[in-house]
Amino acid sequence: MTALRAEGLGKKYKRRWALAGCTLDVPAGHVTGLVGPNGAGKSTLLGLAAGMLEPSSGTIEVCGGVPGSGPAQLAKVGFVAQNAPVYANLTVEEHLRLGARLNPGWDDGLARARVARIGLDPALAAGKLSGGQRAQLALTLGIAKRPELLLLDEPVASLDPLARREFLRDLMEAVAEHGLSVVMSSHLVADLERVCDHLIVLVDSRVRLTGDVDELLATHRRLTGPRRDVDTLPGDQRVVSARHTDRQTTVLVRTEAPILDPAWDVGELGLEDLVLAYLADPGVGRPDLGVVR
Ligand SMILES: Nc1ncnc2c1ncn2[C@@H]1O[C@H](COP(=O)(O)OP(=O)(O)OP(=O)(O)O)[C@@H](O)[C@H]1O
Repeated sequence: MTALRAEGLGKKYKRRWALAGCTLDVPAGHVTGLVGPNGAGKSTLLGLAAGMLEPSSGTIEVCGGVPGSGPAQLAKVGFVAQNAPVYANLTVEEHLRLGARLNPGWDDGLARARVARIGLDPALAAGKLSGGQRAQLALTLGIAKRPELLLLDEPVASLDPLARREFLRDLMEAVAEHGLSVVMSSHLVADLERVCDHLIVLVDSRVRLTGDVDELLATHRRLTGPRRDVDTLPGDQRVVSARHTDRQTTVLVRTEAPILDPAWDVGELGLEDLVLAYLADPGVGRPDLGVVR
């Protein structure tokens, strides 16, 4: 099952492509992390998936439908934008009532339990909440909507560490109990490492890497050994990044095959190292790596 499928998807603002040639399959029932530097196109991809933006090229399908194509599609998709949008003049309670009125699958018990646990005063206007509390309210509305796919644009950036951990736990519970699919952008790779089993790395408006996290970790290796030219590596070892000192070379490769050369000291990678390697070397001019179809 696919939660989101994009084929050659692009979005152009005037003459600049904010997202280009984006081909993706995001599996349903999983948490997918969306990472990339500022301006890479993460919010643009989420906006296209939510139906807030129109593609300039290619196609996108979300939960089997065209984003923004009607009430049934809107009910399937929850979107919490980067600035945690809430109505400043409405109270927390009024937000919950509005959520119940607008969303056919609304889970009032969940919304109220969450608001109580976070300690939000239902009588307080959203405009009087702190930034983190506003984000908590917006996230509560997103989860209580009970969408098939929840799109979250940097949801935890303004939350304190405990609130962050609790929110991520709520999210994983919803995934396990209700089969929710999540696509979540974040700069906090350590958080993504805890909750994501699928990954998209966007760099310079393009998909640089995507796939199942376990599979990506299993096929990337850090090789350290005597200095050598990386062009001499076997053809099945794709070089992601390379560093040299006078006597030593450290190279990060993607390969399905075991590393047989005894000159290399072979190390495994964590998700953070993997992401940073792809971010540090944008691979300009190279074909996208790891696009899993
Ligand atoms: N409404 C707009 N008009 C013109 N250009 C835009 C608009 N929205 C985004 N862009 C441009 O598109 C590119 C991608 O922006 P986007 O917001 O998708 O990046 P991002 O990866 O979410 O960044 P960040 O991590 O800073 O939130 C940027 O160069 C940005 O300047």
